[in-house]
Amino acid sequence: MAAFVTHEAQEGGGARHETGGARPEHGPEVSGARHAHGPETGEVRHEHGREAGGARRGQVARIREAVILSWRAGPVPLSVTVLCSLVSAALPVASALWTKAVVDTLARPGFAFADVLPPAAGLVVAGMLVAVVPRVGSYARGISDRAAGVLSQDLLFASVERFTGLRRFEDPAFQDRLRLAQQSTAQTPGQVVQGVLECAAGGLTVAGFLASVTTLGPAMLVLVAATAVPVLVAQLRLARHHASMLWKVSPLERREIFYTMLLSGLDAAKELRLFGTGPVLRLRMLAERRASNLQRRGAERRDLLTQGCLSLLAAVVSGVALIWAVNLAAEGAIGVGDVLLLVASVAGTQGAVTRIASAVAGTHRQLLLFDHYLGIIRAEPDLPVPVAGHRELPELRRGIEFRDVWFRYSDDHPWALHGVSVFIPYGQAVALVGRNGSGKSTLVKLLCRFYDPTRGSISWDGTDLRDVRPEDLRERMTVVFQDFMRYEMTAADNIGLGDVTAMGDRPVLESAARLAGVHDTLAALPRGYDTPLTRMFTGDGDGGSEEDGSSDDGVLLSGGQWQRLAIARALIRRGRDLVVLDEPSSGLDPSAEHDVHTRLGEHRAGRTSLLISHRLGAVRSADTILVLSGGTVIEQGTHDELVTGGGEYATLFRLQASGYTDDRQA
Ligand SMILES: Nc1ncnc2c1ncn2[C@@H]1O[C@H](COP(=O)(O)OP(=O)(O)OP(=O)(O)O)[C@@H](O)[C@H]1O
Repeated sequence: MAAFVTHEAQEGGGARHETGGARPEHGPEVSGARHAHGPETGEVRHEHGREAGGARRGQVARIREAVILSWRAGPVPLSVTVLCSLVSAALPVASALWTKAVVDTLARPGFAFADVLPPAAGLVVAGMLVAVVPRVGSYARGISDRAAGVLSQDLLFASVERFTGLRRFEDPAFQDRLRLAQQSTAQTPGQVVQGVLECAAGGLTVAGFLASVTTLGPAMLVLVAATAVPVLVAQLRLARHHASMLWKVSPLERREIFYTMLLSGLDAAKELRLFGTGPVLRLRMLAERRASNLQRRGAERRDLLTQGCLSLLAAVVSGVALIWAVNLAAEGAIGVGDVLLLVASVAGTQGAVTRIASAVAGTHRQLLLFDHYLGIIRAEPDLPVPVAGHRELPELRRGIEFRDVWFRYSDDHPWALHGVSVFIPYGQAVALVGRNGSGKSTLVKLLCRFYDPTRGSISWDGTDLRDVRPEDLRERMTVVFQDFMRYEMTAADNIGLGDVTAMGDRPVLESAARLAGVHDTLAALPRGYDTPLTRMFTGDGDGGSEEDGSSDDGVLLSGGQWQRLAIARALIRRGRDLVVLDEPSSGLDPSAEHDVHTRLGEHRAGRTSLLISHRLGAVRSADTILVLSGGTVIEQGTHDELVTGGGEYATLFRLQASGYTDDRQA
């Protein structure tokens, strides 16, 4: 019996609520380390030493949220899961009682077959239910878990979309939290529900067995109950240590993933091979892995010790109970059926208590994970919302004004913009030039309201950008970013993503592609605009077949072709008030660059536009050229004025022009 009980205890204790390779993570509050997000990020502040009562209330509230989420995702499968769990919990007690009844009847002298039949039939039915109910329950649970996973993932990413600025995405603590929240969507609601069910089912089993044991005297009750308390306490302590360890390994794993991606991805493949940096990065990757392994080993050692002691304790108690019961039977105080019932009750109770403890610990861990999920779902918007409600953004008629704008990316960073005051008049082309790091792209990001100025203001026809919804502002503009995206999708998708309303409108897509000078390239691809611009999804059955003559193989474009595609994506957003082009031609050959600038010039004619370029030839036709240096506008005027002025612009222009002058002619 001892072996049986130990096995039960190990099984229960081993059920750590982890699925496959997925590692449940935890929230910051158990780490002991203070994990506070500043008011800027609007995150919930978690501090060490929260009051136990408040924490418990928080746990209950989170359990309720997880259960409600599962219920909303699929009430029927959840109901079936609950029913099956409760029936499964009652079956061991019923089986033990029927076994005792059968044995007692058999031990009675002169028993009749009809006497044994009812408990024997009960045992048969219980056996049949044991064979079927857990399987049905597990099938229903799978459906319920997946539905809850889909719903919580949808809610999570809908919340992420609410963060209209960039600051959160640059915050490593937020990235950690988001990663843990994503893990949570895959498993937490289902596992919390399962944990609650296991506790309820375990409680039912324990109550049933204890009720059965009561008939044999109170001593056994005390003995069995006494083993339950340390089991529960130890499991909870283990859960806290485990959670703390996972929080510590989180940044290590993030760095390991980074190195893995560098070593296995295409982006870095050329440099790694040419510079021979693979071994160095591999060593760094392994160092991160070893560091996280060390943390895990410590936790596992603690696990081993605690679980080992618990199993030993369970075995000792079982042994004592068995000897005690056999002794009573030898004295004739109890029958054979009673001994069997006692043995089953001790084993069943210990198994159930261990399962409850494990479920409590697992649920506790999952709730800490769920905390990250809730933290993101409930986080305040990252850009302040006007208290008196947002204002409508009028069509641009006068212009955009930067008034004494100061900006730094965080309190720890130096100022990127120092008191910039500029006016971009309606209908005019303004160019922004300056050396690397002078703040040009930062100015564009503020114009898109990815951040708000630290000091000063930006206004659109007199309306402060902070008073309008970022989405309204962005609807009125189009941008080619310096670090544009290369979507590993079809060519059509790559353009259509600029304006989802035009995604299925092929003539509109083609006209944008023509404007960007990339139509001929795309039309010549194996499947025209429907060609995937990636090899990532090759062979997933989604990209054509040999029968229809098309190939699954995607096509890779050149850097300049990607850049034209990004321009097409921006230009498909027709009729916008403001066009921003941040280095739109940096990857183009001279003739393509000339071609693109001519087309863009035609497109910008009569519109308000902001053009950033290091190629000063491309900006000379602008109505106004602003020269930025160290985050400040140091010069402004037309090309001729600035060249005549002999300042920074004139220096840069002459430097560039000298590269095109044939010295032999001089
Ligand atoms: N996300 C960021 N977080 C912190 N600092 C940043 C960030 N982006 C830019 N910076 C810093 O802000 C300053 C201005 O950068 P910005 O990208 O605006 O320059 P730029 O004029 O566009 O340069 P380039 O010509 O090289 O594109 C730089 O010192 C840069 O290091």
